[in-house]
Amino acid sequence: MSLSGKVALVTGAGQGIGRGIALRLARDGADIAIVDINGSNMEKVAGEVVALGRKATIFRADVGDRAQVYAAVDHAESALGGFDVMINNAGIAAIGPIASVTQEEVDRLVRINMEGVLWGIQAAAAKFKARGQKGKIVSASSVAGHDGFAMLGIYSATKFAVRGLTQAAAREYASDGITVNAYCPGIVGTDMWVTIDRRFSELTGVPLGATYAKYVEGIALGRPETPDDVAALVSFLAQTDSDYITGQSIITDGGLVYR
Ligand SMILES: NC(=O)C1=CN([C@@H]2O[C@H](COP(=O)(O)OP(=O)(O)OC[C@H]3O[C@@H](n4cnc5c(N)ncnc54)[C@H](O)[C@@H]3O)[C@@H](O)[C@H]2O)C=CC1
Ligand SMILES: CC(=O)C(C)=O
Repeated sequence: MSLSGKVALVTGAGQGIGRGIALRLARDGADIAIVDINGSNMEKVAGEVVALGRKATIFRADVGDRAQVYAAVDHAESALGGFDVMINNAGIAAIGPIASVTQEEVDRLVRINMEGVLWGIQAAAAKFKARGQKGKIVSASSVAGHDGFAMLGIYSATKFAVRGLTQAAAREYASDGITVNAYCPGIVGTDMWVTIDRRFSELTGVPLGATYAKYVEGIALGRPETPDDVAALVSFLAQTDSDYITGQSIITDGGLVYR
């Protein structure tokens, strides 16, 4: 329970990896602010956090909107009485060849995957400094942020950008006692992969399920990743055992990409 008495905010916490992180940090003792653009699942996740004996609050926000991210951080502090950990998890994918990428698609991906992390880092660090305390910031990159994936080119570029922001922010905030790191999952069986698999099938004609199966075959440990696998790394990066680690984007993928 080494997050006892801490407050953590998780973006994109209504489902998938974000939900897994919210529940893991609650099991580790933290009270949780659940933030998502989609209101439909947040109450359910809040109920799961409360069932684990922790406090929960929900806040609807678009991470691509700077003012909304600042408002989410303020809400977490006032509803839960503190602010210690920021998890910039929310993200979206777009699938297709570089040749047909549109301006609108690029703008949407950059706004959510890159700016969403930027505003999260900025708002959390400002809050830690205003409170005169240390803090932990952990953001979602991907193995596609270490290795450019075909048909996921712009998505990969935004995940490389998360690594760059993580390194720069780690250097800028180190003297404030704030660590900034990222987690890089591999092939996690969430709705994001249902969408990726379906779009590959539509674009290339391969049967539904074939793309997911092909990627899972490449995992040395022989199974797809779960949100709990990702949450175990995020929990470590949110706790004091990782105090001497900053600016890193750590791969957790069962042995798919080696860096
Ligand atoms: N599923 C996978 O295999 C991998 C996922 N990731 C990253 O992990 C993170 C979570 O992914 P999943 O849980 O798989 O995705 P998901 O699609 O299952 O869930 C994403 C959540 O983020 C929320 N969200 C989307 N746009 C938002 C916005 N503008 N503001 C606030 N919330 C927003 C959605 O409503 C949803 O609840 C993403 O950043 C993704 O890029 C990284 C590597 C692999
Ligand atoms: C969605 C994603 O980041 C990968 C690599 O599957």
